[in-house]
Amino acid sequence: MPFIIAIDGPAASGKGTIARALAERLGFHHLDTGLLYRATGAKGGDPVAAARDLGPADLARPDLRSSDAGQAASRVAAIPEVRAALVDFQRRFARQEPGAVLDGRDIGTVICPDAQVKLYVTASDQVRAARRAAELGADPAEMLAQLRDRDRRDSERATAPLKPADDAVILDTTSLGIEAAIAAALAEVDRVLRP
Ligand SMILES: Nc1ncnc2c1ncn2[C@@H]1O[C@H](COP(=O)(O)OP(=O)(O)O)[C@@H](O)[C@H]1O
Ligand SMILES: Nc1ccn([C@@H]2O[C@H](COP(=O)(O)OP(=O)(O)O)[C@@H](O)[C@H]2O)c(=O)n1
Repeated sequence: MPFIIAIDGPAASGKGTIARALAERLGFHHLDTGLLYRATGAKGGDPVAAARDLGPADLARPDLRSSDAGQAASRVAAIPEVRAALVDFQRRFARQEPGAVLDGRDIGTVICPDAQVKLYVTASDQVRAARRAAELGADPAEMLAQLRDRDRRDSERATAPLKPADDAVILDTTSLGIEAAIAAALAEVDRVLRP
């Protein structure tokens, strides 16, 4: 049976950084599920049709990491039919041997509730905004407002809201550097693999 690592958490908490590192070190496949919602929002037109028709070219767009793409993603992500259109792809991806790491908002709660490892990665609002502002060359105060807006929309939506799974391990990276955060995540994987 493939090994599944589910990583969820609010915007810019370090999910992707940890997910990529775990996948690389364990030889697992990695899916940044936020990209599916970003590509759906960026495609324009009817969001449900956009989600159903997503192809490799949509996911390779160079503008998907922008703040605007993030805001558009969180709007289309609140539409239940959009989420439903993306479920099968994510679950198929998760079942690949020898294992997969998926990061997003609802991986441990909805997409892969049976994942062997569930991490909920978080950090203070200010630290997350500062990191994302540095990454995008944006103003930290504006970024803080945008992230809060998006986290609120993601947490308050009726379908698959952002929240830790009951059995998730909370990993707060507010005062952890990248290597320390990766080490903490690897320690949790080890704990499960070698009890
Ligand atoms: N523990 C950390 N300490 C400092 N910077 C970090 C840490 N984790 C991630 N970052 C940086 O913060 C930004 C957001 O991280 P990312 O992994 O993209 O978050 P997410 O996938 O949750 O949106 C990136 O620029 C990344 O390099
Ligand atoms: N599994 C997921 C992943 C992302 N999303 C949505 O997609 C948006 C962008 O996700 P992302 O993971 O790329 O965002 P960041 O945390 O990288 O800023 C989020 O704000 C959510 O609205 C979701 O609803 N479910």
